[in-house]
Amino acid sequence: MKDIKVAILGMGTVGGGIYQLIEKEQKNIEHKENIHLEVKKTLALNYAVDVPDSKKAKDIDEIINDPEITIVAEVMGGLKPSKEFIIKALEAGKTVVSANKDMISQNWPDLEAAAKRGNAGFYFEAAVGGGIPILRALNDSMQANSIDRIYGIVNGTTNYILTKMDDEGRDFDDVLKEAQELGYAEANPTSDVEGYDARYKLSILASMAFHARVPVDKIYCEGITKITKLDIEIGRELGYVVKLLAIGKKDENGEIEVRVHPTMIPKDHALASIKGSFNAIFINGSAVGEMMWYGKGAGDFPTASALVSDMIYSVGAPNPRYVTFENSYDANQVKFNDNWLTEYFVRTNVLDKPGVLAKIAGILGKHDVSIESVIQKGAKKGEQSAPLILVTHKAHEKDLQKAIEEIKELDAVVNVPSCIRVEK
Ligand SMILES: NC(=O)C1=CN([C@@H]2O[C@H](COP(=O)(O)OP(=O)(O)OC[C@H]3O[C@@H](n4cnc5c(N)ncnc54)[C@H](OP(=O)(O)O)[C@@H]3O)[C@@H](O)[C@H]2O)C=CC1
Ligand SMILES: N[C@@H](CC=O)C(=O)O
Repeated sequence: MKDIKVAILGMGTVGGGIYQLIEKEQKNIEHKENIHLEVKKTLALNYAVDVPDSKKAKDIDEIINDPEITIVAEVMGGLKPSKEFIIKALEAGKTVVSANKDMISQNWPDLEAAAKRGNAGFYFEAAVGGGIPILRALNDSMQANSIDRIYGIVNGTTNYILTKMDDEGRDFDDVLKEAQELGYAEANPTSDVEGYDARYKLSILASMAFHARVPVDKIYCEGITKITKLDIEIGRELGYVVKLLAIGKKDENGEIEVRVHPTMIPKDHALASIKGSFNAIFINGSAVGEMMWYGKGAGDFPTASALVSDMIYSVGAPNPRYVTFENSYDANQVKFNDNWLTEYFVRTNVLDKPGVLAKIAGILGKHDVSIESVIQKGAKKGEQSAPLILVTHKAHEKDLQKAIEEIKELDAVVNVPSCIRVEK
């Protein structure tokens, strides 16, 4: 039996989950894996679960300088001091497992270099899709494929909010509070609702899937804060469901398109039925075709499941494994496409004046955007303007944005509250 001593940095939702999961599954892990995992030390400001004082380290050095501790789980979140702690642990030759997508996606080269210096393993399955083993699948089961498409629901908080707004007609703020109480949201939930969390995850996922570093700042990002119950209702009337999607595409010339934004998808699309805090990742591989992974993307035990599994994997791995783009054939010459082609759902509020639709259609036409369908709603009592919704055929992003700027200038147009991309 291999006796493995572990330290946990951060004892909030996920740290508490790791601590309890190791206790709960210890016998099972011993039986199946011949490994005895023991949490020897923890480092935290506040503790979500009870931990004896003997297991509380006074500082990071107590952990780094303990030769018995061979695995460090970083689940503090944020950039500081997590990066510094991870680098110290890697340089000391300790395996690091982490769920910190913010820090990993923004610091790949430094982490890779530290792992190399310490000849240490660095694993982060929990950083994308919570408990879903998507990174392992990409690394260990899909090597024979070139991947050209990724569609993911990778943020549990926003999927929970959109689901509750759609199914129960509830308000955004009210559901966000609930997602925070359930431990799904980040310490600062702006990261969830503005799409940053999904962007960090897409950076990791697309980098691994496309074998090329996809920096966070190359990813277009828009969150769900502008999505209203009206968009969801009208979307439903048109046969669509609104989801926050992380989308990655790579074309035959190696050009990469990466974006995170609210997206209307047909209600019979495989991702439309993903509800609550569940995540799903859909990938197209050249050999295997379309595949989808589905599971809990957030919460204490689902996330701990991935972290503890990384610990076990590292113990059995023949060599320490860490992320590297050394073998990525196109890592330094990637071209990013920010003028993608897609359909759009555009909601405007217009005054009841003759010819307004013709003027809007004229502007769209001038920018090569053609209309697929139009819905006009009656004005609400006491209001002068009424919603006019247009669904376009496929158009280029930049053309559409230029057209919207011009449409906003029309006298009869009060505002354009929503422009939601449509993927079929
Ligand atoms: N929650 C989830 O479902 C998921 C989370 N993650 C990631 O896992 C990580 C942890 O998330 P989560 O558990 O939800 O976050 P929490 O905020 O619940 O827990 C973070 C813990 O780290 C502690 N901490 C922060 N800074 C320090 C420090 N300098 N020294 C010691 N302790 C510190 C916090 O203490 P204090 O409370 O005092 O701030 C807290 O106990 C994040 O990177 C997150 O993005 C990934 C997937 C899912
Ligand atoms: N806040 C995140 C937690 C997991 O990464 C989410 O809601 O998905």
